[in-house]
Amino acid sequence: MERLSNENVKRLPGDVTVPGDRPQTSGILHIGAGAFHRAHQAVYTDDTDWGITVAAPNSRGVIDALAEQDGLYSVATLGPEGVSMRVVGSIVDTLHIASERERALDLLAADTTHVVTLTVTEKAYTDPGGVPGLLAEGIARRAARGGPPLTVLCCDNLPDNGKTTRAAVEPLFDDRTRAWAHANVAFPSSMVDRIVPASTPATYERAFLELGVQDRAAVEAEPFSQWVIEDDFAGPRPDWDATFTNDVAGWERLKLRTLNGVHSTLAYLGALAGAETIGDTLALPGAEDFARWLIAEQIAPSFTPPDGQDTIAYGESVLERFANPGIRHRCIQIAMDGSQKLPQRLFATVADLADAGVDRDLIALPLAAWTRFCAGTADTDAELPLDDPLKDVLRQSLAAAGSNPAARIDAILGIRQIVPEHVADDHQLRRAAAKWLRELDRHGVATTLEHL
Ligand SMILES: NC(=O)c1ccc[n+]([C@@H]2O[C@H](COP(=O)([O-])OP(=O)(O)OC[C@H]3O[C@@H](n4cnc5c(N)ncnc54)[C@H](O)[C@@H]3O)[C@@H](O)[C@H]2O)c1
Ligand SMILES: O=P(O)(O)OC[C@@H](O)[C@@H](O)[C@H](O)[C@H](O)CO
Repeated sequence: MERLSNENVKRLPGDVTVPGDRPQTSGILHIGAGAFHRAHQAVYTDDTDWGITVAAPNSRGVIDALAEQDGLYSVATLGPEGVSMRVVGSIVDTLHIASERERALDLLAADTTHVVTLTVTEKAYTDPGGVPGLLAEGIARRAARGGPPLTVLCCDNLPDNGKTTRAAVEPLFDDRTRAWAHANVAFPSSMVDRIVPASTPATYERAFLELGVQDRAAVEAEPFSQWVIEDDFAGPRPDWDATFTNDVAGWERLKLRTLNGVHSTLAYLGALAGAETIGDTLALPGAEDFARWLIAEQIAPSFTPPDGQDTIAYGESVLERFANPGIRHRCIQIAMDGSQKLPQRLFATVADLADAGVDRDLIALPLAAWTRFCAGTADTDAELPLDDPLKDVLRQSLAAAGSNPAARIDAILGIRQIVPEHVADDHQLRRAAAKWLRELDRHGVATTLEHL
């Protein structure tokens, strides 16, 4: 079957948006060839004259598909009014880090590379032997050559993600590189937002129907897209149609606590209840009211939003986006790596509520749901996968706690790699979470939500 290519892109159906003149070189090296990059940063870059080399740390699937399609792929935007298709042309080269490490290091050191963007998931920043080690070695090579300044831009869902990236990389520098990097490498923070579910066979089938040729790197996404970037670039800055600001932290907090906090909450509740997607979970009786209540009573009072933003109104728009029938974002996908996500999505909110003297009863429900999820059995008795770098610690802690709800909550709160001490010592949270866990054990998620 014919594949999307430079040769056939100009012959696609007239309602498909196609790239104009494509860049010849890449000033951007992107690490993490996942779905999100293709539907977010690569789309913003497609509207500029910059090009991207996209690097896959391990799995070759996406970059091989891109290479076979001259770097071209499609984004299906799925809105309430239907589908619109765009072919993106900003990816001009691909790289497989596991088998081409020298090339990756040379690119990090190259005069032509000005910006490195990252979407490697939250856990990647805790592994010095992985992406942080690669960045440190590449920057050392750049420093030794006396190369031009470099900007490393994290696009993962982490708080202070620029500082987090710097903190993962800097300790790996030798003294000479550290001094050079201090003057020549910037790590701006950014808040990234667009719901991009993992591609499925239906994604590729839709791409074929809409394009008339096969696209094995197709992605699908919601219409909404946002990118707020700290305006701290060491060298040239692509003219992305993003918001450049000096204060990203407020935007990150608003998004991580509201959108991502409610996303994770619905993912654990939905997975336990046997709902496949976030949309299906929201449709459970009582679920949308609970989400709205959580935003108003717990998330909004935990922080001050950026100027001009209202957390409750923002939360309403998030719930509308979650209900988009075109987007089938699976609970199990969002539920993965909870140990890496809940500190910024849930525990930071809990800590600020306690400091402000606000009751933590409602926010204890997602903690109870995660605790029950980690044990691996849904309300229907179906097995639930626990895909988490701390899976063994979570499972062993729960097994040692036995069946008592209070002991299980204490076991989870006692894992210091995940839960900060002051949250673990929050007796009101512990009592409320144990009460919710008892409810979930006895009645399941559906009944618990219905009778809130
Ligand atoms: N999908 C979304 O809706 C969305 C929205 C905003 C932000 N994000 C951010 O983007 C990240 C990736 O999302 P995605 O949808 O592209 O996921 P994905 O599963 O399609 O891709 C994940 C990417 O991360 C890489 N990766 C995974 N573990 C790694 C590790 N330990 N070291 C190095 N690389 C690793 C994989 O190689 C892959 O390229 C998320 O974790 C999140 O931080 C995603
Ligand atoms: O991508 P993750 O795994 O960090 O989190 C799952 C979702 O909460 C997330 O991808 C949202 O869809 C996204 O943050 C919306 O911008």
